[in-house]
Amino acid sequence: MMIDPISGFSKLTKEEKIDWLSSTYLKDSQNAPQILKQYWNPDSSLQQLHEEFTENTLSNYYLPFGIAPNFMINGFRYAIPMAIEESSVIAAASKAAKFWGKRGGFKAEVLGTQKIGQVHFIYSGEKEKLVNFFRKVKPELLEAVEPLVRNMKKRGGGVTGIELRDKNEALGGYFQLHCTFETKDSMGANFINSCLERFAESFKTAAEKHEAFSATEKDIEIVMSILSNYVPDCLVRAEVSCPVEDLADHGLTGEAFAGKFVRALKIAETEPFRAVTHNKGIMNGIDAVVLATGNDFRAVEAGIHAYAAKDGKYTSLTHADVRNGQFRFWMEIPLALGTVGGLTGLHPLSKIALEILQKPSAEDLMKIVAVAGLAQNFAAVKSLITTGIQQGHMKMHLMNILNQLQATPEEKEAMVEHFKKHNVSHSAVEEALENLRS
Ligand SMILES: CC(C)(COP(=O)([O-])OP(=O)([O-])OC[C@H]1O[C@@H](n2cnc3c(N)ncnc32)[C@H](O)[C@@H]1OP(=O)([O-])[O-])[C@@H](O)C(=O)NCCC(=O)NCCSC(=O)C[C@@](C)(O)CC(=O)[O-]
Ligand SMILES: NC(=O)C1=CN([C@@H]2O[C@H](COP(=O)(O)OP(=O)(O)OC[C@H]3O[C@@H](n4cnc5c(N)ncnc54)[C@H](O)[C@@H]3O)[C@@H](O)[C@H]2O)C=CC1
Repeated sequence: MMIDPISGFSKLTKEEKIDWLSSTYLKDSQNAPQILKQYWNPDSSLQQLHEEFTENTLSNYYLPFGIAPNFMINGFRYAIPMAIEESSVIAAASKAAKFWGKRGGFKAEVLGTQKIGQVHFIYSGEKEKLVNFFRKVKPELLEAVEPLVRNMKKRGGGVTGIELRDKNEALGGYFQLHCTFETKDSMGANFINSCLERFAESFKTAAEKHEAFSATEKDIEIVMSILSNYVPDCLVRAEVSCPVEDLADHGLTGEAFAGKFVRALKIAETEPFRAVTHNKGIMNGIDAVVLATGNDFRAVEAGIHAYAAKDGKYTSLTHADVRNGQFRFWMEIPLALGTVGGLTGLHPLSKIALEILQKPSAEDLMKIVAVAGLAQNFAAVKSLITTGIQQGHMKMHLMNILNQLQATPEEKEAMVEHFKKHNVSHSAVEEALENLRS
């Protein structure tokens, strides 16, 4: 069947959009409109708030909002809110928090908070002249953004640098204004982009009037002005350490556990196939807190994975070693986060999440998020090198399988009891449920 394009879809009401969708794509799912509407919040102003976060909204998409308690970070005990759909992530974070809470807790430190944005432009002419022009125009650029940065300056932030960068080798005529920013408690994307567009406009206008330029040189072409989500100097470090003997577990001596753990990390450091999964486990913790606090997880994901490949090969974000009988496990990651701006103060659950975290500054949140990632990785690797991942993960996943198989509350109770003594797998649950039902 050929589907005709629709014009003016954005102008339809929510009900009209659902009707169009139902008659175009959901003809066979008669209860689809009702399912979409079932998720509308009965409080119409709250529903409207959610609809206005984005465009063409039809419904709300729930994710579980959970909590991982007992996180001792730099001497303060946090309960960390997490928004995530995957079973065993919150349990794993909680377990790691409990484990390290008894061994001195997590230490976290912000190593830098520099954000980056670039004006990408094409200049065809003598480089020397461009360099001289840039030197002359730089104070004018800073002057041009003054109204935009005034308040940020009062908070101790603003533009911290503008550099002219020659990228000719990569692309003929390509240069950049490489700009750095301090955005304090905001992630800063909108602030940075506004500043960059103002820089671009002033730069182009000034070039048109610059007498030393020829007609071609005056015609600078601004290609785009945009922040970078790669922020290698907006960096946070999280670490745990303890005497090796304190790691004894699952019948392993502390030394044997540490040896296996360090080796598993070395594999993730050298083998990209393993590193991607290893880092996915870290992102289980990071994304969950980033989402719960209303931050931009796409930005965080893009930046962290770029950092994992910064030396030309994708590698593990975490590292571990044993020195003088002391086990150390640590991670350094770039994180551009906000505790003001974006959705952070708009989504009622993000606001609660930030309250649970004691209204952190952006730097505090960087530390908390990094610790959540490190804890998650510890739990996953600990499982991998001892019981295997499936035992714990499938124990938590049991409810999902039972729900898929439409188990009744009584059947669920019986199955939970049964699987206390048996390993969970999809087929094992199917079989046990069939036996129970027959
Ligand atoms: C799953 C556990 C924690 C079970 O671990 P366990 O030892 O069976 O748990 P337990 O029942 O003995 O409880 C110990 C503690 O764990 C937590 N805990 C335990 N159960 C719950 C629960 N229902 N709800 C909330 N918290 C729970 C909780 O802190 C609890 O203490 P308590 O609250 O009793 O004082 C463990 O096996 C584990 O950490 N596994 C790792 C799971 C994991 O990493 N999941 C991520 C999904 S897999 C993946 O995507 C990534 C991966 C693995 O591929 C990455 C990689 O390869 O590196
Ligand atoms: N590539 C990317 O990552 C892009 C992301 N975005 C989106 O931009 C949003 C984040 O941009 P922001 O500029 O952070 O948010 P925002 O536009 O809501 O602005 C935050 C503003 O809060 C004010 N503020 C109040 N108190 C402050 C304090 N203590 N510290 C700092 N600022 C304070 C400042 O005026 C600041 O500019 C996110 O929603 C993100 O998804 C937008 C464009 C591109």
